[in-house]
Amino acid sequence: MTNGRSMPESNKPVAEVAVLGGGSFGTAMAKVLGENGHRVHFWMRDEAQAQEVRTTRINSRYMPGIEITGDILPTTDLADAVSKAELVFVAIPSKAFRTVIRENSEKFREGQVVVSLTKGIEAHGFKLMSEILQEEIPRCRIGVLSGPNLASEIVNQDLTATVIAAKDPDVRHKVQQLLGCEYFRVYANVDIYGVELAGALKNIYAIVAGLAAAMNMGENANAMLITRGLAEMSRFAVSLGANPMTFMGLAGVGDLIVTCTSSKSRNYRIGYAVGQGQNLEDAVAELGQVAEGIYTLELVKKKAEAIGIYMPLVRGLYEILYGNSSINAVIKSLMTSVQNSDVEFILPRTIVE
Ligand SMILES: NC(=O)c1ccc[n+]([C@@H]2O[C@H](COP(=O)([O-])OP(=O)(O)OC[C@H]3O[C@@H](n4cnc5c(N)ncnc54)[C@H](O)[C@@H]3O)[C@@H](O)[C@H]2O)c1
Ligand SMILES: O=P(O)(O)OC[C@H](O)CO
Repeated sequence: MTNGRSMPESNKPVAEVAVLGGGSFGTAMAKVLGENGHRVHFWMRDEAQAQEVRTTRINSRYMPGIEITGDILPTTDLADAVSKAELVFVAIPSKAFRTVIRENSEKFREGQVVVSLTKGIEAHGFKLMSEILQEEIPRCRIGVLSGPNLASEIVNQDLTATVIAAKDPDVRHKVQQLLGCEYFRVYANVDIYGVELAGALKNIYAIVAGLAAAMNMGENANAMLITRGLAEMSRFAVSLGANPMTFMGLAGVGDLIVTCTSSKSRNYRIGYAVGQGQNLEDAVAELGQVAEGIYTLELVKKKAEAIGIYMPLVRGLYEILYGNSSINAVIKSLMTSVQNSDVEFILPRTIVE
């Protein structure tokens, strides 16, 4: 069911696009593109699922009850989908991202636009998805889409904004044109690394926020966690070359707010389950969908230690999920640690000390 908002103007260019990945977000983006009048080659690995979408227009495993209208062509033939598409959107979890792209790398054309929708980090070498695309299909023009984009709201046509980050202005304009409609706005940024890193990092703080909610820590605590999460993730990203201002935008604070305040976020739900006493393994099994934050947490903790960046929330969550620390012991340690300066990731230390 949708809220009945009308389709966009009929004079929009109709393009052939591909969406790779038949999960929640692939389905949401395929739906937006289909409603915008584009032909969507919708690739998923499971033939039974493709057949279901073909015949019923519903992806019941990931988006039950949501009809995907328009010119949607579900397929399990990735080569065919990519060869027909002017632009390819990739919504495959980070753990499988490189394998799928590498196995099909020769199918992508010179100059073809490929946009990652994935919010994760590859374990080996701490690579972001745009870096994987750059390595595997360097002849393509690459972009990253990230922002406060809960798939379960987008499929209901709830008002949403996102960010397309790309160096090539033509890529940014194309994506804005293809996806933009009455309920979906696409803002542009050139800071690919910052936009992408923000999308991956916020998942960690969504787990923290879910945990805090389960423990009834209160609204002040929630605001503190979100704001200090923003400081921490910005400090880390800036040390790796991202623009701090990116974190003030939709892909930064925007996505952080939505995932840290909504039980529709899978990462938040994992934190909530752990906060209620469930063990991590059971919580993940029960979720049945990807929660990238649990993998990102391990990678970021290791990286932060290697480059000497202070990330107390990352360290505390890691100790809860993967160490033997109790939640209360970690909270006590965080609350009694050295009291720091605010917005230190933007203001030089000398101004605030
Ligand atoms: N769901 C959202 O609200 C949302 C919003 C923005 C970004 N994202 C990001 O999009 C990415 C995908 O998430 P999702 O929500 O669609 O996940 P999901 O758990 O809903 O679905 C994952 C999909 O990936 C497929 N998949 C898993 N391993 C695969 C493999 N080896 N080869 C091919 N396909 C494989 C699964 O079959 C499934 O279709 C994640 O990085 C997520 O952070 C999700
Ligand atoms: O459900 P989550 O926690 O993966 O979050 C989904 C999106 O990233 C929100 O922007």
